[in-house]
Amino acid sequence: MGEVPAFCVDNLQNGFSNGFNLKSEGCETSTNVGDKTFVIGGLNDGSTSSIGVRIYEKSTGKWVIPTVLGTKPKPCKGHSAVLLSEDQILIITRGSTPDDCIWFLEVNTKYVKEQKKVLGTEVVAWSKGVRGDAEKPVVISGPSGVGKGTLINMLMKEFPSMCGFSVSHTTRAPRDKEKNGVHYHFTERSVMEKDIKYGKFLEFASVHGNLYGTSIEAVEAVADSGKRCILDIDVQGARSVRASSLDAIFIFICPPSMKELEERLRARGTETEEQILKRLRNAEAEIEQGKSSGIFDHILYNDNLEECYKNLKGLLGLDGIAPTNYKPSPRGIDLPLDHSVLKIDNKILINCETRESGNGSKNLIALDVSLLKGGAPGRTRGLNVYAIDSFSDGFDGIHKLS
Ligand SMILES: Nc1nc2c(ncn2[C@@H]2O[C@H](COP(=O)(O)OP(=O)(O)O)[C@@H](O)[C@H]2O)c(=O)[nH]1
Ligand SMILES: Nc1ncnc2c1ncn2[C@@H]1O[C@H](COP(=O)(O)OP(=O)(O)O)[C@@H](O)[C@H]1O
Repeated sequence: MGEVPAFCVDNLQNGFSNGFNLKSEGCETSTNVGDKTFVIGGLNDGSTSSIGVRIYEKSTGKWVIPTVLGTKPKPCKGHSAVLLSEDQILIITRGSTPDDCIWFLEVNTKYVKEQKKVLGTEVVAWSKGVRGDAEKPVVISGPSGVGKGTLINMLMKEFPSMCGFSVSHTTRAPRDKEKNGVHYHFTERSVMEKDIKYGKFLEFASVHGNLYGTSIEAVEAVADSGKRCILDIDVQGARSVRASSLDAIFIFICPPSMKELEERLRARGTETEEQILKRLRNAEAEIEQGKSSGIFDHILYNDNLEECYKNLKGLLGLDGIAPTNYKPSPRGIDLPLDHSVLKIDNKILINCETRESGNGSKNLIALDVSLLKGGAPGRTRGLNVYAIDSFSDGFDGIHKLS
């Protein structure tokens, strides 16, 4: 239970308004969802690392401090809160960068409900809004020694500005040439287990006797750099990602034969005899599942490396693309400090009172939230942003910005 300033309790008990609250610096918004009021924000004195969230339960008159999951927005100079549905609240932060100003606070989504059960506490989860539809992440699985790492390295080398590797966590020891933070985050089992418990992982699995997992942060770091995220994970992990909110393409890499797989593993020379035998035993089950589980959208045979790489590029729409011609499309708009917010059906209209609009004309920004995808613990994608040019008597024109 949390302590709250008395003025807030008074406001809430008097039926404080729902959503559309643009507050000045240091203030809070309150949004009613069913029996609860979500109070978001707080004093912006630089003492907290994110925007605070508290819940007022009207039936009991009690305050609850929820467990807050997901990557959280940085403290900002105030924000607007709009109730989108009974599941989530849209937050527009003020004075943030264009790509960091739209967030979703999930209060009752499937993920939040699951986490409430796991943690036994009240839970909310942040998800950052991402404009448009970024290229889908790519999950690559296959038995040890099949060539996943080799193929992924080739992609990274040819398309460094388009593809980013999701650096997993593992409890296995680093190999000779592996670097912490580049190939894996090499982690103590106790630390990793604690982080798993606190919802920091999108998926995790025990593979060949070690723990491996993809942190939400690893995937989001790639998304933040504007690149397509490539995940090298085992079949169990792929199954978990399939069931998660991450909308990805799933590719399974098969060896031409078990004999060839064994030769590659031995030739790589990175494992002990005992580890090689364990990996070969597991390979049979992995190949069986890879082919029959229905998890994978595509199966590629890695017999001839160049041919397999060409096929992989084909699946990702990269065949024939000259890497040097690629430039991420510039996108984004700067939300001015002063704005007000209105929700009409699936559109959020932001009225920007810019200094230049002193002549009676105004600038409107419209967010179309009808095609949202994904969500916590990852990003919320499919957000469309439009500018509606200076209008006084009517709308002059709409320009899609993303
Ligand atoms: N579920 C899951 N599997 C992973 C992750 N990272 C790596 N793996 C898988 O763990 C297995 C062992 O990886 P590694 O020890 O690097 O050996 P390698 O497969 O021989 O390169 C491989 O099947 C990887 O795809 C992860 O984050 N999650
Ligand atoms: N098509 C191929 N033909 C022959 N050797 C290959 C082929 N693909 C990969 N290799 C080699 O097989 C070994 C295992 O490849 P690697 O990429 O480490 O596999 P994984 O990441 O799936 O464990 C490496 O030594 C690599 O150079």
